[in-house]
Amino acid sequence: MNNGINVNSEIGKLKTVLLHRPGAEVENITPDTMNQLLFDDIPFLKIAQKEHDFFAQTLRDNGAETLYIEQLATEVLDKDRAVRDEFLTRILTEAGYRHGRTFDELQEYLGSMSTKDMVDKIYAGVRKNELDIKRTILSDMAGSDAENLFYLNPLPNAYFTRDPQASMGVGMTINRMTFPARQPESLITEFIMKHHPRFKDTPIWRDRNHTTRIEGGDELILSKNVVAIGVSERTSSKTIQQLAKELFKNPLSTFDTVLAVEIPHNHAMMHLDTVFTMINHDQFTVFPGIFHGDGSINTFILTPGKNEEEVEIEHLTDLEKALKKVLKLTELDLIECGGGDAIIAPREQWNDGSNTLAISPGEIVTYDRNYVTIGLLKEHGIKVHEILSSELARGRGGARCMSQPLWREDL
Ligand SMILES: NC(=O)NCCC[C@H](N)C(=O)O
Repeated sequence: MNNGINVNSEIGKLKTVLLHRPGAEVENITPDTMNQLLFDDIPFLKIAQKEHDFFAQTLRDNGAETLYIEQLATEVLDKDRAVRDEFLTRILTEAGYRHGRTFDELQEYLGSMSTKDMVDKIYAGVRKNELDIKRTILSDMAGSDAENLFYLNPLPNAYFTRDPQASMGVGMTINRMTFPARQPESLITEFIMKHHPRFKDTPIWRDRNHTTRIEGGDELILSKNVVAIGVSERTSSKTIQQLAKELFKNPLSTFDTVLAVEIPHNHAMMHLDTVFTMINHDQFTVFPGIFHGDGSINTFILTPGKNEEEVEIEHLTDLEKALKKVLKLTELDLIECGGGDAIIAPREQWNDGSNTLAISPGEIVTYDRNYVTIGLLKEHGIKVHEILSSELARGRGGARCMSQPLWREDL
């Protein structure tokens, strides 16, 4: 069996991880499009790449194989012309083009490139001034508004490889992303999972052909049988119920419990992993801003129902209690971002102080800038590898967001 996925926890030793090195797409963010592209500022690409290379090197130095999604995409598209043509058609169709002059010219433009250049260009976006398309029919154009400077919009969030898909046990979810700015990213995943020999036999728990949404930053693998999923700006409760049913009934899945955690719906906390990450068997980072004034938070424990179409749901309002229950723990160490300080905690959370990537139990990678949280983590016995963060952080994601584990050693 050729299954490149084995992720039965958030903390097992990281052996293989999927990354994307930020590229020309970052230089296609403008002040006018920043919001719609889900950025709060414009990163300096050269430095962002250096920081990203440092991150990748840190992972390799600690025993992880790093795979680049753009490389895997190039491999699958290069091998089979029909797959490459189908991919290009899907990209253009999903961007809103129907057959006609613009479609044909874009197909011709991208189709004439080497596969690597085509993949890079799809990430980078196609600027209108790159090719001279005479528009004879107005409806030929996607988003025919003259203000859009692109025929194909850039994908600057692609370096957050956590989100378009999520490894879960021996399988994966390929995600229907919330915002158009990120939707093509999971189409790339779909082609890799379908055509790369490395993933030939990987079960897909849920594909992207849905109207309800989910993103990988909300999907946390707490153990071989428990996943936590954020009910967030990006993941709906409906998706969580549907996915739980799939996981409970599929014989290849080992999951029998889903813990849904309702978090505030806003950009700074867009995913569960921006406010909560697992760093050891019984230790977690948490941003206190997710709790209501009385310390409560809505959590729901989903377990198999009487038949495949039903799930049992238990509502708890105490995160600690819910975690202890699903993980069968008696003690828990919830380490607050910024020590819970009213000024430091939101400052550090904004730059992903709660977003850590565990590379083995009690050993994490995280942005260097959140020094108050880092100090606390060390006091709690965590080994911390600090990575550079001036430019990468401008996209509002940290070490966990920038990595999709494909293989972790079992605990
Ligand atoms: N898992 C994560 O929290 N990823 C960060 C994604 C940031 C990106 N700018 C976004 O808004 O989707």
